[in-house]
Amino acid sequence: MTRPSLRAAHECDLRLYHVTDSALSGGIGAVPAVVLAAVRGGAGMIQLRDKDATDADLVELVEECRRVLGAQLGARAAQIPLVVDDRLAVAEQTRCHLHVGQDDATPAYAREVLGPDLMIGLSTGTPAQVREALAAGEADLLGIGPIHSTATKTDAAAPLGIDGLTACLAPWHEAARTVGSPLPRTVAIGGIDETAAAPIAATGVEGICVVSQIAAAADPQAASARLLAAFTRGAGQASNSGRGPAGRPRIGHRIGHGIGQEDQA
Ligand SMILES: Cc1ncc(COP(=O)(O)OP(=O)(O)O)c(N)n1
Ligand SMILES: Cc1ncsc1CCOP(=O)(O)O
Ligand SMILES: [Mg+2]
Repeated sequence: MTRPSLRAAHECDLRLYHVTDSALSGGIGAVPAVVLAAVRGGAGMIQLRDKDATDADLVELVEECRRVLGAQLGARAAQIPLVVDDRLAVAEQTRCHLHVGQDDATPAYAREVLGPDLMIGLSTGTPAQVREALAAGEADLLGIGPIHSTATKTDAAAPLGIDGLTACLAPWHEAARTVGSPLPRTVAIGGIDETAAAPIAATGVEGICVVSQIAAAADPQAASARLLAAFTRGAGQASNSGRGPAGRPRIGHRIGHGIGQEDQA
């Protein structure tokens, strides 16, 4: 039986995933408005990332984002998962989804704390890390990157480029062909702008994760809409054969490889 969090991940539209940056957006107080603009522009998932904020600040930010999205979008707000970066305690307190890196709390430990309902994302940057994440089976989403160079994350590894992204996706594509159960979703991150979005989509990755091109944009809604359009164009070219990113037929999901009909009962 599929874990509820993995089922939830397969319900998400993560073609465009915005990760916030308080400094680039003019302070933590400005973040909820940027989040709303990103969602209005088409972002289907939001991660709250602020290395300088206290846990209490982040709890307040989660609550304020929920309040603003709920007030402005009504029932649609429930379709936009909020994820917190790094802070397991904040995720636990607010019942928010969590993203962890290779040096953060392990997905297995986070799962123990958060239970089966909340999504856990995991950063990967090598084919071996993707393979390991697939074998461990705790992550619902894999962030792959950095794809291109970025000023946003000062301790980022060397960029993978499109070839490196393709290599990281190979174990996932192989598992999609051979494993019967649903896999974690995949998104690319790092240095992604409008020009980069389409070639990234053509690799079959299911979404792009974008910080600065939205957080620092004069019009974050318009920037989000352009990024989503560019990614969707590239993904359309990749699947002109009528097959999904995993190279097999799409099965009734909004985007990407999905949970089989037999699994939905
Ligand atoms: C979706 C997604 N992918 C990767 C990251 C990077 O996480 P991490 O490697 O832990 O680095 P920090 O973001 O914590 O600096 C991410 N946040 N989101
Ligand atoms: C958090 C993170 N993880 C890998 S690269 C990165 C930063 C991406 O930021 P930007 O979209 O501004 O390049
Ligand atoms: Mg981290």
